[in-house]
Amino acid sequence: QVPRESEIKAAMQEAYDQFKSNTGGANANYIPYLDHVNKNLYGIVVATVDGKVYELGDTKYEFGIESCSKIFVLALAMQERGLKQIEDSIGVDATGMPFNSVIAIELEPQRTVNPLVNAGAMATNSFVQAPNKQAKWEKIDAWFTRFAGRKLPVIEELYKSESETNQHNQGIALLLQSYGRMYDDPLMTCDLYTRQCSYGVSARDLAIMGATFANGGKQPVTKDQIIDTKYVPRILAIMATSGLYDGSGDWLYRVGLPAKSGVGGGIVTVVPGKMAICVFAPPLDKAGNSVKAQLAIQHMVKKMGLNLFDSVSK
Ligand SMILES: NC(=O)CC[C@H](N)C(=O)O
Repeated sequence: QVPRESEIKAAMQEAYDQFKSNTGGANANYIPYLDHVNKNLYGIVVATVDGKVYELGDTKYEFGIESCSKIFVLALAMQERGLKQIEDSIGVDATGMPFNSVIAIELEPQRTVNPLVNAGAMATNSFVQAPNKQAKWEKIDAWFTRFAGRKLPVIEELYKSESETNQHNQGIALLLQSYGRMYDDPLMTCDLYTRQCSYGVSARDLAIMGATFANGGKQPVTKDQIIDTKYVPRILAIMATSGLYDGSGDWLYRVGLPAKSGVGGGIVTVVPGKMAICVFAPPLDKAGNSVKAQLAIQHMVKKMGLNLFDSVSK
């Protein structure tokens, strides 16, 4: 049962008020553009499987999607290639390490084990089939358009800022090539990955995109069946174990729901069969997860009784 409108709105308002003046965390500073985003921006959106969208605060501001893009590219690769190829060529286990870890690659005999950290996400991007760079970007772009229900802009200033400072990711892409875990040109892949991370999304967009996973792969507003329903639990499982990187275990312990964060300050949480909750607030904790978004979502989930591990259903 999707919670009642009054219940959703009350939970949103409470979470908004309670954490509005929280000053914890800091903007991502390794990408200059993100460092300069107004740190007081704060927006909460709930998108339900029946296509209703509730918004509070700065829900129209377009922020960098960053690592939240990884779940959608994973969905594309999974839809195209099937589970076995994703399992064998990328991997589905958690690294338990920071999102940009090189040590994780060195320690794992398989090199990539997870599509939601940078290494595995670039490998996943390289796994998308297309004859050339332009065609691959157009495919990714068309895919994101279906999830959002509108053509998403690339924030060119962010793309430029990140491209000028992404040498670490370029290094990871080349390292993966040396281990045979990169499935297209590594530097081209790193560039396309950087571009997918530079999409501008509002909290509203990201909530609706996430609600597609709550709704068996069917976009709840456009009613477009984007991915096969059978893939959804797999994607959500990977989100549950590694959507917040090395903060994932702690998150699952507190919230009990799959989610994905990005260093742009967004977190999208999926409540299967019910809704997605997206909160945007730029300051991040040490793992790279929005401080306010974590607090607000945790509060709302508790208030509405949405923890998946809760045996008393509401
Ligand atoms: N955690 C993130 O959001 C990281 C994404 C960012 N584009 C990076 O590669 O560093």
